Amino acid sequence: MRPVDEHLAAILAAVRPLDPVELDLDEALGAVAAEDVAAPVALPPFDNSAMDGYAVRAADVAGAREDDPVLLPVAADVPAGDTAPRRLAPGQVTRIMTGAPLPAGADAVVPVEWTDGGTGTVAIRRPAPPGNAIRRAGEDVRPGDVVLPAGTVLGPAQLGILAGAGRRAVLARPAPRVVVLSTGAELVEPGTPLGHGQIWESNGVTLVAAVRQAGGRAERRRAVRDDPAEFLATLNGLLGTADAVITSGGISMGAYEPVKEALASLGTVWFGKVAMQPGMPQGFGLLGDRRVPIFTLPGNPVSSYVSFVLYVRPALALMRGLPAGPPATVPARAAAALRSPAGKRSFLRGVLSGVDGADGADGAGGEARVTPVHGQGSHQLAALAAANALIVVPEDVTEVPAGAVVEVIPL
Ligand SMILES: Nc1nc2c(c(=O)[nH]1)N[C@H]1C(S)=C(S)[C@@H](COP(=O)(O)OP(=O)(O)OC[C@H]3O[C@@H](n4cnc5c(N)ncnc54)[C@H](O)[C@@H]3O)O[C@H]1N2
Ligand code: MOO
Repeated sequence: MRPVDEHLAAILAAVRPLDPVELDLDEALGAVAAEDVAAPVALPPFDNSAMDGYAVRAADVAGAREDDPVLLPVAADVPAGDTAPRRLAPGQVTRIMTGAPLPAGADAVVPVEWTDGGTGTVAIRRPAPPGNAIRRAGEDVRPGDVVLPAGTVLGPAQLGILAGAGRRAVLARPAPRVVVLSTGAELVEPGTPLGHGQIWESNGVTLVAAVRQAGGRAERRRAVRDDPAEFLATLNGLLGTADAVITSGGISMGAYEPVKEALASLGTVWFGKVAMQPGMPQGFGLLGDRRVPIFTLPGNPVSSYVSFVLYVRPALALMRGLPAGPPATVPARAAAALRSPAGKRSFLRGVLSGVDGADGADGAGGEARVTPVHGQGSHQLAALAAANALIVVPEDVTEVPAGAVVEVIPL
């Protein structure tokens, strides 16, 4: 049997980062920047007011008191967006709004709350020190500063700074387009009636959601029946556009294994057993001229999801141009004894608590604990849904006593 780490290494060695493309910011959420983006100008581009109030010369209002206000004429009104070049004469003020350019000669802003709000003449009741409520040009970014390095995932704030630095588009690796195919004559669409011997197709729904959570775009196809020719025809139709294909089912030792039957003859897809539980039967390879990666995951629902976490998620990270490796683990104390088959790495489903974010608690001060859920069968989807972590038991360990520290993959 192939070791878990060897299987992941083979996948990561075969998969390539997607080519960067110029993406409009409206389409770039979740993409990964493939260029260093520098600001063409300072940000803010000009000195401006941080408050609604009056631009003044600080010296003119130094003597202002609550009971003895300074009265000054209001020479002009400067709203945000004002483009006129302005200069403030000594002994005058201009009304100014937040974000409006500071007139030359002004060196402080008096908030409207410190005044009577006058429009012809204003009574100022408090002094403003030089620099008060002024946002200086370049305070956020200097011209030429890199505001976003290559390799950054584009979230809302990152798209915001690109727009704020004047960019309409960015060179980025797009979200991989992944098609999820399930096989099995027993599968019927959720929401339709169930006959004897049938089950509702669930792997496709899980895997599509998992792809999206991993930063990909995913499309679920209706399950194909156990016919290799039909499977191959469906697959061929995808190879021009998909960046990756995930299948579930049809790869084990049964009489009807359409995925394995269809792909084995191509010679570019490896099928075999990986030393893990669940998820022992696995397949991976590259298809067509575009060398599209295909992950043929086992059909049991828990097995396919665990396989996704271990192999597909790191591969998608690599395709996005992000660091890729085995899932991160955290140590936790096992709340109950654990069993694992000799020679296989087990990924038992558990509930992790006492870790930031794992259970909604802040975990401060507490020690992480993990409790295996009831129902460790690879068909027990409800037990998987009740878990928030995978407990890793190494290949050479068959029993873990309650209270021992184990490594855990938060889901
Ligand atoms: N003689 C052997 N039998 C099996 C072995 C073995 O080594 N020797 N391995 C077992 C293990 S471990 C697994 S895992 C499964 C993997 O089988 P396949 O990948 O071929 O999957 P199927 O047989 O098509 O389905 C397995 C199971 O999962 C259900 N399933 C499949 N697709 C879906 C779906 N989209 N949604 C929900 N449920 C799905 C399917 O109905 C079966 O119950 O093989 C073991 N057998
Ligand atoms: O690989 Mo299977 O997952 O043990 O049911």
